[in-house]
Amino acid sequence: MGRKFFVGGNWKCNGTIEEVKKIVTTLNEAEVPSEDVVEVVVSPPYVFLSMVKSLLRNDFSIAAQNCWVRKGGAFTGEVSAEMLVNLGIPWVILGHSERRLLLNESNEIVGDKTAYALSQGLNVIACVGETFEQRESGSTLAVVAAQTKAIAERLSIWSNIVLAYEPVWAIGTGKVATPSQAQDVHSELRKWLHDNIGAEVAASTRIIYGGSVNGANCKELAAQPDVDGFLVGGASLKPVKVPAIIDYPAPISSVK
Ligand SMILES: O=C(CO)COP(=O)(O)O
Repeated sequence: MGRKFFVGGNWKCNGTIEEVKKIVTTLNEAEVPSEDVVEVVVSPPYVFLSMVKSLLRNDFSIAAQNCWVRKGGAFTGEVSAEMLVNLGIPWVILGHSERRLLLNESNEIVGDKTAYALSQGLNVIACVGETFEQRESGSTLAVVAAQTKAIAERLSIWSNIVLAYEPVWAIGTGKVATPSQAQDVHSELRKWLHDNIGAEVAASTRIIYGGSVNGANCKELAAQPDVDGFLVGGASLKPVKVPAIIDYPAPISSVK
């Protein structure tokens, strides 16, 4: 099975009603390749999910940025996977490094959240990635493998999960990974999937890159054989620039 190019926009904890409407209007007016060629998913904060759902073009999809680890109930402040399903939100981002590091989400919690969200019918963008110190000490592959393993050992079906490699040192810093740094980790992750899960899952699972992606650096990254798309942070809040990122796969091939 081929891997359709995937472009996600993670708006993080940003935006007002007016700003969100402006972003959606710009995205709605953008000329981009068809959804057969590239899958586009935007991820607004919870409070804007319904509004974005009602305004966004229907060839683009929507992700929440987190959800509760199990069935909802007496968990003040949390939003459950069932609620997202009920709202018609098909995707959720889990394990983003900002949650792992600032909110102490462990590999196990991220694995449990991923398994629960998938069991409720959500699609998951599961994030992994090393810190600068971990890269400097040579433990990048061990870190991303341990993060992936904690997810993998809780799943049996891989068709509804996209893995996002987001090196922490590249997020919001302007220090994008070089194409070869990204390709090295993506190909190791694919090899890990091959050796630990199976050849078919390794060949069909999309591994996307996140960390200071913009219209100028996306082409070289996307040309890497194991880079199947992006999770874009800051640049996704400037949607005039987004079509350049979404547009990338069109001239080459849509499916790897
Ligand atoms: O964290 C990211 C996407 O989830 C990347 O953020 P930036 O694109 O702002 O570096």
